[in-house]
Amino acid sequence: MEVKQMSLYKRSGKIKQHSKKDGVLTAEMISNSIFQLGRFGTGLQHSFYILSLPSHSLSDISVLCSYVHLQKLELPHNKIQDLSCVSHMPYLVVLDASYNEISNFFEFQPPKNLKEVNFAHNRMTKMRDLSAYASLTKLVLDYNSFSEISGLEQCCRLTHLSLAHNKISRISGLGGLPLTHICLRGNHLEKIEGLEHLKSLQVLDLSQNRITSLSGLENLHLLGSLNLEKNLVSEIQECKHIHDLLLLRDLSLVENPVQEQPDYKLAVIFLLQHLTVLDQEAVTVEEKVSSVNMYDPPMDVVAARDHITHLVYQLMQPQVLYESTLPSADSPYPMLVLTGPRGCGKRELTHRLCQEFNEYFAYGISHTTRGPYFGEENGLDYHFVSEEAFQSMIHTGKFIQTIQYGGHSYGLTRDAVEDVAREGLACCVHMELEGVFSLKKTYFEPRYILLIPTQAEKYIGHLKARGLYTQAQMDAAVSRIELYANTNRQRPGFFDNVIPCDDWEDAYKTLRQAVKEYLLLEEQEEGENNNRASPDNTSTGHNPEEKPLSPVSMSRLTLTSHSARALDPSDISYRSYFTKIQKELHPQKSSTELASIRRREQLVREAIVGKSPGVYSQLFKSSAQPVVSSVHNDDSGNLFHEDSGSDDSRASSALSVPSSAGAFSDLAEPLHVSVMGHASETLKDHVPSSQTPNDPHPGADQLAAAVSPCSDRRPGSNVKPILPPIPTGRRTPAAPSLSPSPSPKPGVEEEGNANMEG
Ligand SMILES: Nc1ncnc2c1ncn2[C@@H]1O[C@H](COP(=O)(O)OP(=O)(O)OP(=O)(O)O)[C@@H](O)[C@H]1O
Repeated sequence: MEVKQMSLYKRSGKIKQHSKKDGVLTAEMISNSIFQLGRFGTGLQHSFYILSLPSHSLSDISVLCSYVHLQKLELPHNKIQDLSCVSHMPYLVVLDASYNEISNFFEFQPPKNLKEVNFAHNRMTKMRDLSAYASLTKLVLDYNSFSEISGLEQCCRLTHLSLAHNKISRISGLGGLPLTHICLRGNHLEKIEGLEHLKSLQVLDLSQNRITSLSGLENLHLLGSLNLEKNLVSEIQECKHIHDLLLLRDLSLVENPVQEQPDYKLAVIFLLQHLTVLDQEAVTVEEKVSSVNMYDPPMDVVAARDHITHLVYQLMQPQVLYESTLPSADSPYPMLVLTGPRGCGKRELTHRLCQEFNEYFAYGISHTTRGPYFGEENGLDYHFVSEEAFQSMIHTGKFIQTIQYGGHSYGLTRDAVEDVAREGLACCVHMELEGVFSLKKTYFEPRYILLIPTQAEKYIGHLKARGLYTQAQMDAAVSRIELYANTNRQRPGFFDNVIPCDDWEDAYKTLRQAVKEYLLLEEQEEGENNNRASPDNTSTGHNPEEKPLSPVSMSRLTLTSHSARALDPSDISYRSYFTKIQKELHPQKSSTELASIRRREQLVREAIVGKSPGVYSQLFKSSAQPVVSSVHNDDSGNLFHEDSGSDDSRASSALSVPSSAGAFSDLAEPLHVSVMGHASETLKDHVPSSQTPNDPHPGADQLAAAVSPCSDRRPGSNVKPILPPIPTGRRTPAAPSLSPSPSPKPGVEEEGNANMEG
């Protein structure tokens, strides 16, 4: 068929020369350009259906009046002015008369089945009523001189309309046509109007106009492609008008002033997240993610940025030694975080908890840029600072985490934690969810307790009763309940405990119970009761009155998820706890697992006694050290000595006396063995610095003697007690949690200092 068509064009080329003389179409020319023979009438008559005569300089085609059976007539690139012959073609379906000199619009009797008409590049100026052309589906009128769209209202099958490069200044007369494609490129349009009812529109080309706003496109829910190249759109916000067009995949704003806006591309991609092509370029996955991270970052991303900021600023400061630094990777500084939506009672419960458990906790005082409420005191509830001061603190690396909430900044400083750690206490703070996300990025490993309102009415009642909040603030707070609930639902284990807080008294009871469990106070009490009940209450070697105080107890806060190494193994609670945690961590070991563990333990033991350097010793080896004598327990509790003069023994001393803070410590070190993530074993009791030479701990003297300023260690391997002991008479128990003690700045080397923080 194609071959035939080409040969016809070739043949018509010859005729072209002939017709050029007068532009009159002849039967001979037609016979060379007509094809597709078909039958009609009774089926015995034959006729050609297609006549194609492009570029013949034809001006007179009146001979076509007798070709009544034509169905497709192609006459582009001629000089035709009169198309009245079409009136004699009742079966015509496709008419292409583009690139001619026609000035009359549809000046012929309407062929009943006329579907496609192309009058592009003619001299038409005025559209007229086309209601008689009911079959029209495609109408191309580009490059004419129409100034108004009219006469199409009854073309109920029209799906494609192109009026590019005319003089149209207003879109009108399209009513509820079933148009799927409209091209109005290169007109004089200043706004988008008259398209509201075109519910089927899929492709819209409004390029090269003077459009400034995308308003008017809101209802075009099937729109998939929108070309607005070379217009005057200058605001990114205009994209909001097409934000709900979920099928919109392809948008072009090329050569609009809006492209000059900073972050234009990411902003548009963010507003129109379904786009796959923007400005004729494919939208990449990276761009989509970047746009979301830029304009609506998930809490994880915000937290990561917050963390990076503080970490970097902190690294830019002189590095100092902190009280709260990890003594070892497995026994982090104990912290308790109460979280929940504003006004849910977490602040009150935090204070109350710190007062009741003042031997364990103190309140970590955050900084805020909001002004104090009535009754709040600077340095008790918050450190109230100006925005400039807050920013300057950020830049000097003071914060561990910060958040923006309700137009104000909040942040927990390292000093706030240090102030508490210096007291030998665990730090208890309250914060919004974003703060939790951020804190989770740090090496701190607090316990997180979610206080969640379950009865909105009651919660709103609490908020109202405070008399502090506007309706908008209350609405915002209420809407965040869902955020907390979702986080809890979607991230199992994110919170260590969830406590309904509709009734603060009940909530406190539950909280108190949970905290007691964390502190193992229940078990301790049980143990004490057992001791009291036992005829020989010295069986544990402990007088209940002399139960280990905060440094030990506090470390338990972290122990349900960490090693029990900092506990006193002679303590009854330690034993029960250790058994419990072992069960939790290793519910049922297969014989293969057990054999593997035994093998690894054996290797470590050998490494310790210097028999085999082994891989494990390499793990902990650092620079060459002076000979250090060290004392260890073996796993049956017996002490043994070793020299660290050789590589092997250095390695084992690194295992056994890993005092990274040895130079600053007068503490005897507990001895640990940590094997490839296997639950560590505490081989020796820790000995607090306050311990007297008369202390009953076996081998304490030797240990103290053994601990030299050796730095043969791995980072974070300090195995001193988690916190320095509480100095006696440190403060009055009445309001211990609220008063930060004036204490030396971190970095000052003092009793029981911990590791260097990087
Ligand atoms: N460092 C911090 N990081 C994250 N959130 C914090 C921090 N400090 C305080 N917040 C939280 O910011 C929110 C606003 O605190 P603010 O004291 O201004 O409000 P409040 O109305 O008194 O609420 P609340 O009684 O819950 O503290 C509270 O939920 C509070 O817990």
